[in-house]
Amino acid sequence: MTEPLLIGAMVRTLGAYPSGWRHPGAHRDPARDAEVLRRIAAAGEAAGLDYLFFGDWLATGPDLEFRDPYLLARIDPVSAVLYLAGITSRIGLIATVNTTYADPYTTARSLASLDVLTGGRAGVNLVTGAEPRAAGNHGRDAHADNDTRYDRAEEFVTALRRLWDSWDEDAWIADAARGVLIDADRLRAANLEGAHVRVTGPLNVARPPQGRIPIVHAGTSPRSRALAATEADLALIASPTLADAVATRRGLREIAAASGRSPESLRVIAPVLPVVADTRAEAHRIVARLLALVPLAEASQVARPGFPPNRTVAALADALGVPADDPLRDADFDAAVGTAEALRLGERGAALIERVAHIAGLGIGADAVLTWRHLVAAHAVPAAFVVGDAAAVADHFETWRDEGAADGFNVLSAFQPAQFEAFVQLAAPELRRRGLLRAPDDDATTLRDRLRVTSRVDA
Ligand SMILES: Cc1cc2nc3c(=O)[nH]c(=O)nc-3n(C[C@H](O)[C@H](O)[C@H](O)COP(=O)(O)O)c2cc1C
Repeated sequence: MTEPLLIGAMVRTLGAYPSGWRHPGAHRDPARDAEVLRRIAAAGEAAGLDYLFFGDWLATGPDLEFRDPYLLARIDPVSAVLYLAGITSRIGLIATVNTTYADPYTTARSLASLDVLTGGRAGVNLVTGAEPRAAGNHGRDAHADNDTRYDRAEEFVTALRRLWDSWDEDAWIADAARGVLIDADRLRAANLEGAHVRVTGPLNVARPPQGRIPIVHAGTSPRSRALAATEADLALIASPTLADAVATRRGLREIAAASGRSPESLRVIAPVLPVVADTRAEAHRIVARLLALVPLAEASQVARPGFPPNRTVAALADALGVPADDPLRDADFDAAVGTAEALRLGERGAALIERVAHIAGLGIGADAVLTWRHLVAAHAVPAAFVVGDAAAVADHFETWRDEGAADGFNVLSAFQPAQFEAFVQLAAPELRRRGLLRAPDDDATTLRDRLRVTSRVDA
């Protein structure tokens, strides 16, 4: 039998689709994040998911309200995983740390602490950050360029490994009779003198149960891929299509092999945004509603700071190359898209209409009527929706696995907690039935056991 996939939840309490928080019943108050974090953790653990993953973003601003509302205000990832450490017992806990701004000693220490506290369930996602405003929040004049960020990230990884290796496994003797607590010969300094990172060590936390805590990396540039392929246990990719994911995974594995490492030791994780319901029609209705809830350029929105300019029918027409004098540009958002108008949207318009039919069941002349609102929203806010019943969602996972596109998935939820709970209640049993998800009582105890990769051996 083939091995199960690695399946984790990418937790965004305000929902991963920008209008998700507006859905009836959705969590929308970050001051009450504790409650929804507990529900997500309980559901994920009961379903046997491999990990809960928390991203990070080191700045905020009104523009995020429309693009990525979940980034506006949230619990920082290390606090989130520490909070959940005490109320979970099996699931892995992965926190994102930004290597451009974080201090390696503090990071090694807090992650080792998490690993000790959880009996080996800690993981760290290292990112270099793409948000220029982070600089101003950390006393810098500007966000460093890509090369500088990755130079520092590489040294950061070395620092973490050396610090986690400070204590040999048998350094702690605790011989009460002889009065010898440690074997000082088995405690070593880190002594890293890099261009960006300097740290002496040793680390003042006992050796983490996993030894070297699993490293995740998420990025897209060539330097990012090199870092993921040579240093990470898990590489998070952002591929929108199966073909792109296959090529990206192959490329990462080639770099891994060229660096002298077994490609099998690198797990490639793709994102997925499942909308699963008992029936395909019900799942379609959820997506149609999410599209209808995307704020468009109406009087109540346009005057607001950070409102995106692409949320008009005219902007959609421009993007699709419709002539400037075509009257369809003045269509009301809630008017149905007509057959003649659809033809004037050209090939790319046809592809967009087909996509909306696929994810939301809406069509021209169909029972569920396609309006300009749906089209503008689907164009302005694209998402990796996989929509349908449990079998349809499991088919997606299985196809991507069989085609060599991914070793696992980060499951995003359009809104919380209902969409994540729908995933674990409906899709997880089907995934397990097909051998794609582990049994909840699987005997893997550490995150590294779940990843089925051994630790990287180097200095
Ligand atoms: C799946 C995925 C998840 C990411 N999560 C985060 C995150 O939580 N925080 C962050 O600052 N950047 C995150 N990034 C962004 C990367 O850190 C990176 O800065 C961005 O993709 C630009 O690519 P580059 O760093 O390779 O230039 C993520 C990227 C991907 C592909």
